[in-house]
Amino acid sequence: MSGRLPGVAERAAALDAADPLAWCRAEFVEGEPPVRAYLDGNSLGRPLRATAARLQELVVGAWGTRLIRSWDEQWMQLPLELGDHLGRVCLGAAPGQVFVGDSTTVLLYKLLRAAVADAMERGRPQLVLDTENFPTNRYVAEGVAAETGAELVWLSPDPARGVELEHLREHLGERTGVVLVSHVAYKSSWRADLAEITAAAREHGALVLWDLCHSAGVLPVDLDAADVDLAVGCSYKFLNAGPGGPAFGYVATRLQQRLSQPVQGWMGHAEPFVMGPGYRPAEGVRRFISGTPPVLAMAGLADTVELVDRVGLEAVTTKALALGAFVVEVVDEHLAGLGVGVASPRDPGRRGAHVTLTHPDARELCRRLWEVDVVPDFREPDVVRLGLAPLSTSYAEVATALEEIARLLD
Ligand SMILES: Cc1ncc(COP(=O)(O)O)c(C=O)c1O
Ligand SMILES: Nc1c(O)cccc1C(=O)C[C@H](N)C(=O)O
Repeated sequence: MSGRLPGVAERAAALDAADPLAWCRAEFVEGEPPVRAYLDGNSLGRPLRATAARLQELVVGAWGTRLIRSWDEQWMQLPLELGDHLGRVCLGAAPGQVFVGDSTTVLLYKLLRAAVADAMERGRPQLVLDTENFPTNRYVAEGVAAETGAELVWLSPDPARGVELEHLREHLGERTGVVLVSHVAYKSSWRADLAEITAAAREHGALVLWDLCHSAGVLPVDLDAADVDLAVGCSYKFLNAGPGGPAFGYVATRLQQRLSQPVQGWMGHAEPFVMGPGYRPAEGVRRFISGTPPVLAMAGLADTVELVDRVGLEAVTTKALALGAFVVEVVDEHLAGLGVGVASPRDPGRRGAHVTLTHPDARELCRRLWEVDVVPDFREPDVVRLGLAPLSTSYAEVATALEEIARLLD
């Protein structure tokens, strides 16, 4: 069985044999032909087989048969019911605080705009964010600042890490209104300290908006326990909703009356079917919904939440970190001599579910890996990201990818 890297395939086989989540892999659609190694579940998760069945049922049943009646029968409640389930299983959120809809970019805008408006009224015009944050977050913040007159305060973290409490503290003050942080940094995989950063911002009278795109469904988040204010995240990564799957938002109950979101649509109105003059927000978290929710695009999310509910988030996290440890170990042992570096935290408590490797020829390396059906992703300037989705990624797949990296660099 041995390949180019002595003992690595054997180690992977032993780890797969002992993996309590190994059976989950068969729950996913197998490609035709099957992909050799898919390590980009942190960008686009694989589809669950259950989702094809759910979509079929939806098209024939709720849509094809019940037609418009399905809005009354189930779809009006779907963004909130699915939000509650997602909240309980993956986000540590009590019911009534999570909703599903829009894209992450749009939800970031809606919640950031609401938080900044609130902060400005309290004489706190500063919006703190970091230069390593995902581009859409930085661009949305620039737009919100231009619209509201808020002042952007930029943190420049170590790119191999991310937002750190002590560094952030230096930028918090009596003018700080809102802090925008990604829980797991999309490039380095740095995992920010959600509870401590939330508490530090609160001490300074600021609200925090967390981006959970790279942690939802794979790492513990515990929003209520950390007394988080606001969060958004996407469903097409570890939550397998598929391309264009909707985002989710979290607004703590205590803030729901106080904040006003800027995209005042009929679906967030207190009485959408009265269709009367003037906007009156619904009670509770429904007021953060704007237009018609994307019912079909929620199918994959519903299936993944059910699967995570069955296996427990803790098991998913344990495997994510074990897959990461396996990558780090093999790279240190076999690939460091070929110029490959580990640019993610080595401490699993500080790392997300992807491991970032660096190499001066990362772009070409990635291109050639895709040619041999090994699929990680490339990020500028010299980064190869290995996304480890515990429900669908096997250790054998990781070993294959690392063997191919060694072969191509040799
Ligand atoms: C951290 C982070 N935030 C936001 C986004 C943007 O989400 P969307 O394209 O779904 O609006 C992404 C991924 O695309 C992301 O990784
Ligand atoms: N959202 C994406 C898309 O629509 C096309 C290609 C990639 C993506 C991504 O998810 C990028 C991703 N958020 C990242 O972490 O780089």
